[in-house]
Amino acid sequence: MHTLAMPDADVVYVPQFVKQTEATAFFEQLYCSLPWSQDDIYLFGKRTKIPRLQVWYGDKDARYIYSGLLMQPKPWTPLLLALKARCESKCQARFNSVLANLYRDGQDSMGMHADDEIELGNQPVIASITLGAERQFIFKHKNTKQKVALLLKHGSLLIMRGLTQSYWQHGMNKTKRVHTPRINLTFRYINRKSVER
Ligand SMILES: O=C(O)CCC(=O)C(=O)O
Ligand SMILES: [Fe+2]
Repeated sequence: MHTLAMPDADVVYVPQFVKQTEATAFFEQLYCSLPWSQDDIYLFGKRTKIPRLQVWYGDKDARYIYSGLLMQPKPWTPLLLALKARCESKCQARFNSVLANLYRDGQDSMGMHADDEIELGNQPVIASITLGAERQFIFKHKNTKQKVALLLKHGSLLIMRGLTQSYWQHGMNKTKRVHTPRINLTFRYINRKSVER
């Protein structure tokens, strides 16, 4: 477990959060059984498909607006609940939802963004598990434009907290080198009060 040397941030990387054999079993279960869908997103007033598949799980009241999409959480599965509990104990924080992302291959990606929506509150703790293909994760400082790259391994956990979302964006570029799928589970805590404004 190590803390990344990034100013204005608190980012911790745990390479072996889930044992490899277990991680492979989890990958297969989630890949086969989650109802993955390629949602639409509104970008500059234009409707396009997101470049990956997603599905959103959580407590009933953990509704969430994501890039103009109202995300209605599906009820927890036993595996996602178990992984949530592990993340909660590692982070000493509570989560009430998880965004599952499926990058089918290197052509799927995630644009640079910060998870700084109001409903995530101030200084959110975000716990992000990687299963499957290794992909390069990029951080970019909003002011200095400093870049930090990190290879996210099968079974790893990335924790972003403190000021990270205020000062840094993160994302994942396309790559010609990856031909196998990666699943990412991003556990968050949605504040219901702020959603019901
Ligand atoms: O796939 C990842 O590792 C990052 C996902 C992410 O940043 C998000 O869902 O907000
Ligand atoms: Fe994110």
